[in-house]
Amino acid sequence: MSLEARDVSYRYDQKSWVFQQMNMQVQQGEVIGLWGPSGCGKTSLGRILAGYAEPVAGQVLLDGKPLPRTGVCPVQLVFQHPEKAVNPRWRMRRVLQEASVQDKQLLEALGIQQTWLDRRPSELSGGELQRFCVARALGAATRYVIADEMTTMLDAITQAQIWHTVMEVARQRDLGMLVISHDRDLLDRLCDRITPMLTT
Ligand SMILES: Nc1ncnc2c1ncn2[C@@H]1O[C@H](COP(=O)(O)OP(=O)(O)OP(=O)(O)O)[C@@H](O)[C@H]1O
Repeated sequence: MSLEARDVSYRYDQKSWVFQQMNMQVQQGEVIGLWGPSGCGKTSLGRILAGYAEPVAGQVLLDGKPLPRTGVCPVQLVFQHPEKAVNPRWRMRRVLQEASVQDKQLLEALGIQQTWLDRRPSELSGGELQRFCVARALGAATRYVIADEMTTMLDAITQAQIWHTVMEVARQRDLGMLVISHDRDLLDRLCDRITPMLTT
């Protein structure tokens, strides 16, 4: 049971590769850190692993098969900018409904207030909105979560609250986690192992 990048290469234009023949694997129940200098391609790899972008060469395999092309993706990505991740016209209740997130305890543990459910994204702070993005990524079909600088814009207390909840859910549901961050201390605290990603 694993999520795997096998010999994955990626570039945005014909000139230069962001990375070539990258290999990495996250097993179910594992927390892996991805760490590397700015611009080395961490976000690009996260997007590829979650099916948001296609590798130029190589494969992404979920239990040995390509990612499913229909339905809710079992690999969920939470990235740094929640305002770009949600439909600005939808109220938050609908955002959660779309992802089949009904677990009131989860919402409470993430510090989501019931009154926020009737608001639109522009009526929430960045940190409040990010809590919804985290909740949405923890829908029933999720098996892997890719957290790309997920709490970078939050204060230390909120960061700790969100990570505590996410790690608890990951443990209970045997999720695989890929944590992408510049913050080596955070990775050291959370991860079973850390994969360095170097520029090509
Ligand atoms: N849409 C795009 N079009 C062209 N080049 C891009 C695009 N997005 C990213 N890049 C380039 O691809 C490279 C890898 O970017 P990426 O965001 O994956 O790196 P990163 O390791 O996540 O960086 P950071 O730690 O600064 O977030 C960078 O050189 C970046 O300039």
